Amino acid sequence: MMRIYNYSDLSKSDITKLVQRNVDPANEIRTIVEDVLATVQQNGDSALFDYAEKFDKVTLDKLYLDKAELEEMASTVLPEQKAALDTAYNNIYKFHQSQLKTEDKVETMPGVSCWRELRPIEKVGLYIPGGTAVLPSTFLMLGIPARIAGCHEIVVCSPPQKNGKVNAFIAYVALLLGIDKIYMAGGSQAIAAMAYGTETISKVDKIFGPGNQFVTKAKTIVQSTTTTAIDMPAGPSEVLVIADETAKPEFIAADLLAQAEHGIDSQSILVTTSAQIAEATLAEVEKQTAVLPRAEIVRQALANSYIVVTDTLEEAMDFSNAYAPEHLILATENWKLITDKIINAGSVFLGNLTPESAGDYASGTNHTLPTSSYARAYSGVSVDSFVKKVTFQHISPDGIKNIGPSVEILAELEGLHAHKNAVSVRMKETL
Ligand SMILES: NC(=O)c1ccc[n+]([C@@H]2O[C@H](COP(=O)([O-])OP(=O)(O)OC[C@H]3O[C@@H](n4cnc5c(N)ncnc54)[C@H](O)[C@@H]3O)[C@@H](O)[C@H]2O)c1
Ligand SMILES: N[C@H](CO)Cc1c[nH]c[nH+]1
Ligand SMILES: [Zn+2]
Repeated sequence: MMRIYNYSDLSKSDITKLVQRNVDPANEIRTIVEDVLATVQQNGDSALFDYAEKFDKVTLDKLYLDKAELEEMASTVLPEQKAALDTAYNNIYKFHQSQLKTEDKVETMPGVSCWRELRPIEKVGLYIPGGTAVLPSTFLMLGIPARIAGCHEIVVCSPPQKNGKVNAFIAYVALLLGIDKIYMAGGSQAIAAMAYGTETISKVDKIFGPGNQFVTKAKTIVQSTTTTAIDMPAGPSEVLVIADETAKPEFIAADLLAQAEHGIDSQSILVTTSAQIAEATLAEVEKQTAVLPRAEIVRQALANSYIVVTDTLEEAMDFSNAYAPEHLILATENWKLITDKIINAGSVFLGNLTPESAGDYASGTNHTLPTSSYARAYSGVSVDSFVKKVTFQHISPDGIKNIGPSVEILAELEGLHAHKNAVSVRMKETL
């Protein structure tokens, strides 16, 4: 069960330890993942068949599902399930579409113009988790911005399920997105396939998507050892709830449990200014856990989770900024007083009626977010993640006269005479 700490009793080093996530200290995950990466690089498709057998306990006769198979599977999705997926699709599409903006040209000096234009990343790989739970919502979160950005090739991998296929909801989302092939590969072997390429799976320019520690470790390794980039480390889910006496323990407990049910390595943190809210939330957590189908997973995740009691909301925010949560919920009617103090967070949920589950599924924001304190430096997935912003410049005859002398002097002070000459020859031409 969750332990309670008093903020005023914690030293700086206690806080440093508390906010640290599981970082694979003995390199156990790294060792397994490095072996998988090397084997896929060497043996290609045949390694993917072997790992499906070993890790997913399924014998595949082929590695992908084609359009006809996806259509047949999607036809089993019930009308109300289709309608809910359509609602999520529409809201996510609307929010992400608004991120596509043309930037202005800037004249930095008369005759010197600079601007940026978007170009889609050509080949992208989407990883859709499917271990402890299959996440068609993640397919929407990755596929929609990829489509809006205009990526030319979209490779999709998801772990095979026991029937040797993916689930019908993944198939339905594929049709919504106009994607007509899904590769049945999971874990670090899927990341290897998209980073190195195999006989059937193309090497991509950038890999996107969340996953467990194997997936996340594989992404960080291929990012530094191949020419394939990644979106960010988006590992086991986490939530930090800041609550004062205006919060409702029943709602807080529900939000803590929602992230705990993702997996045994999820983490749910409550930081509250009220000892009474802390105690009442603990009781609610017990009560609600007892009736959850995934109670065993939840209990293990809660064993890594804790509550911190602070004197003020400002202290609570200081702790949250040190933790840098993937999701931050401000469970207080006073949320407007503290939003400007948020420095590190992946996605923020304001007030008592805004459950994180809304953002997980359907409000419109992206749920693929940095974990393990990477919210200090990374943003969640957006259309920006799927494009490059290429800079352009144009210099007119007046422009070269205006900027030329400064560039000549700067080149000279760096001792780079060929650089200086590239300007000088043009200035002579325009005399
Ligand atoms: N940060 C985010 O944005 C975000 C979003 C959604 C989900 N998540 C997280 O994604 C994760 C999904 O994890 P999951 O496990 O359900 O699915 P997953 O698809 O990430 O991983 C399943 C795969 O892991 C591999 N695997 C399992 N055990 C292994 C072992 N012992 N050795 C090597 N490989 C092994 C298997 O190949 C399996 O196919 C959860 O932790 C969830 O919290 C994060
Ligand atoms: N909470 C997850 C991100 O950490 C996203 C998700 C998908 N389905 C349910 N939740
Ligand atoms: Zn979730």
